[in-house]
Amino acid sequence: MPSLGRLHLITDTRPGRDPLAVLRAVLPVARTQLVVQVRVEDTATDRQAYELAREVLALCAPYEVPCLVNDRLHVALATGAAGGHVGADDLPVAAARQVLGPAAVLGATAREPATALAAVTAGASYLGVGPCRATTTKDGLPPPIGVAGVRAVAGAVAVPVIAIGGVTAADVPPLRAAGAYGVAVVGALSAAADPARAAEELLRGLSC
Ligand SMILES: Cc1ncc(COP(=O)(O)OP(=O)(O)O)c(N)n1
Ligand SMILES: Cc1nc(C(=O)O)sc1CCOP(=O)(O)O
Ligand SMILES: [Mg+2]
Repeated sequence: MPSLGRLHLITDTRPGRDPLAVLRAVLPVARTQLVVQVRVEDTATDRQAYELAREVLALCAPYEVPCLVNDRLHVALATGAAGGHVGADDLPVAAARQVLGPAAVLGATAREPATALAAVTAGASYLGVGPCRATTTKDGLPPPIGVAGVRAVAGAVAVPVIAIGGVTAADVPPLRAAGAYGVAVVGALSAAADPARAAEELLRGLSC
């Protein structure tokens, strides 16, 4: 697997958000440090997910930025995305690996060391670990695990740990010090007045 970018931009498809405008602003700034995860609301149709993924892939291609698809691995395959991301309510990691094949990037959500180790054994190539902080972006999450929770997982596995959940630029240095390889964000970029500048601030902490 080629080296993974440290800044994961997750698309924000909530009403009033413009994921493609945010992506257009961030791509020239983050370039090879970026990974884009296409994540749509559960109520979105497969056709909507497919069309968004195609648009994201077209924007990412000139920058050679990989695009992953959350949950819907058939959309990842159909669009030629680099891989996917699964969590506890999605296909099991081993089944996801079978679907995507050995070369794909496969992320798995893990909130503590035991599930992290199981996900890696089952074929995950990176882990999304959180929630670091409280976030309004996703409902139904468990309480935040904080920097200490990220440290516990990062100490248990050899694959990249991508910290997620309420992450801001100020959180990046302590998360990196705790062993996180990178961060995944929705709001820190999507809700920013200037997403390019917000990306620069996140990247500053990630490059240390
Ligand atoms: C990088 C990253 N980490 C965690 C998640 C969450 O995945 P999941 O638990 O399956 O929840 P949904 O995103 O599907 O609502 C993620 N998407 N990306
Ligand atoms: C989609 C998602 N999964 C999480 C988890 O902890 O599994 S937190 C999260 C939302 C991340 O958005 P924001 O950066 O706006 O907090
Ligand atoms: Mg999921």
